[in-house]
Amino acid sequence: MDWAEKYRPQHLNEVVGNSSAIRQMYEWARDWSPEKKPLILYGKPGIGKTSSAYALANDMNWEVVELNASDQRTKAVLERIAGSSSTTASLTGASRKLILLDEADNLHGQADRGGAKAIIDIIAASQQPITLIANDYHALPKQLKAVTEPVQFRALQARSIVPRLRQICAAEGVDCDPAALQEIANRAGGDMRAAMNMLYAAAIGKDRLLASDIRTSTKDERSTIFELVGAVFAGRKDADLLRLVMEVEDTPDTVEQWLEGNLDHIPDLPSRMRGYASLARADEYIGRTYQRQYYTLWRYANAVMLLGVAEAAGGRGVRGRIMPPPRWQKMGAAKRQKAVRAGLYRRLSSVLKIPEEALRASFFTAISILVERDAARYVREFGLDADELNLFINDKPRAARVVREAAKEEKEVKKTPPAKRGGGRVKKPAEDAPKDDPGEFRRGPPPGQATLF
Ligand SMILES: Nc1ncnc2c1ncn2[C@@H]1O[C@H](COP(=O)(O)OP(=O)(O)OP(=O)(O)O)[C@@H](O)[C@H]1O
Repeated sequence: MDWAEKYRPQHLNEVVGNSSAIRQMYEWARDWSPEKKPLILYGKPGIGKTSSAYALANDMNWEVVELNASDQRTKAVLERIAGSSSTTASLTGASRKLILLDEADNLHGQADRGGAKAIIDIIAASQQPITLIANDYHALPKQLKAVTEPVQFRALQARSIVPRLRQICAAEGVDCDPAALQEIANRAGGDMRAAMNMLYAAAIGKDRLLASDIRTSTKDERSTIFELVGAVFAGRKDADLLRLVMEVEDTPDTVEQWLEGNLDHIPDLPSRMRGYASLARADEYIGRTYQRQYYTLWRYANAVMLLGVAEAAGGRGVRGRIMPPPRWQKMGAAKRQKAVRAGLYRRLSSVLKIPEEALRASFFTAISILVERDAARYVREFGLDADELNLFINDKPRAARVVREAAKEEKEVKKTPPAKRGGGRVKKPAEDAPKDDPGEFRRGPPPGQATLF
């Protein structure tokens, strides 16, 4: 196990720095009730957001359920756990479940999509404590900000990092030169994980660590690519740029995409065109590298694009934030669309007892015509969300409206006392669905009972 993992803080009082964030978390948990807004911990990577959430749960004797915001399955799990108000102790004796929702930034740009919107709604109405984690607060959808309480985590000071490194050296029985620890802490740029990884890489298997041993840069990859792009636009020296690119773990084609995605930071068109020209030139080298499998050419690609874009940017720096390549977001959207489609085929296939292949090849158009005619009915029967309905009717605003109205109707039905429902008529299967499992209830009749006609 690497040292960052081995020495992860177990209790809040072991978390280094960020004392006001820690206090805010503790007070939130101490007074927690379902009316409290979920927390959103934000700040750069490696400074203790995830560790603090786990330490808090440990101190409160809460269980942790960690979910990824962009995972397709998250919505269903959230619905089940966040909807249950049970405070009875679970098998482990824990009184509550802390739902930890990582990568909340990934809801960005898709907050209007049915799935993400549903997640935001579930979060707002949760009966269990929820903590979200994000790197960039400003990039979060405003709907999410409206229903959460922000907790800012700041990069750590080198002087707070050194004592932690010293403790680890002592625990591992390595005699560490204070100058070596100071050097690591300075290089880590406020990132404790990076510092611990650097220490691990330099000291593992040794009895003594000297300042001269600190060569390996194992700083977090994500922050290094940001640093590189920032350095290019800030007009840092050529030698610095070429050194930084060697530290980045990304290949030149990825670096090229990052630079391209940020060329808009160059304000005037002629300079921006020069930036594009150097990227095009670098692209030729990258292409030839792969054609000939001659990786020496990568060096030329790096030099041409870094120095070329730096010259075009003229040291004017970036206006606003450094963004990941927009094409990644597009690829992400296509991937999500594919996942929505696959999930829908799977469900329809099980509900209608039609093999997925046959659904794809022959039935989908026919079903679409039926859904198109009576969308609200099939939203209920198939348990469709807005994205799924949109696959049938190809009309996003209408899909969102129909799903919203169906949800409203369902809420009304839930509120009405069972005796009044349907005025004494025989209950439909959907109304018999177990109430403690909203996922099942929402899906309507059990598999096999949904009918197309
Ligand atoms: N403030 C801190 N105090 C003590 N250890 C820390 C601190 N911050 C980070 N670490 C160490 O670094 C590792 C990674 O930290 P953690 O996962 O909490 O970072 P994070 O801020 O959640 O980063 P990410 O956004 O990448 O998930 C932990 O296992 C822990 O060992």
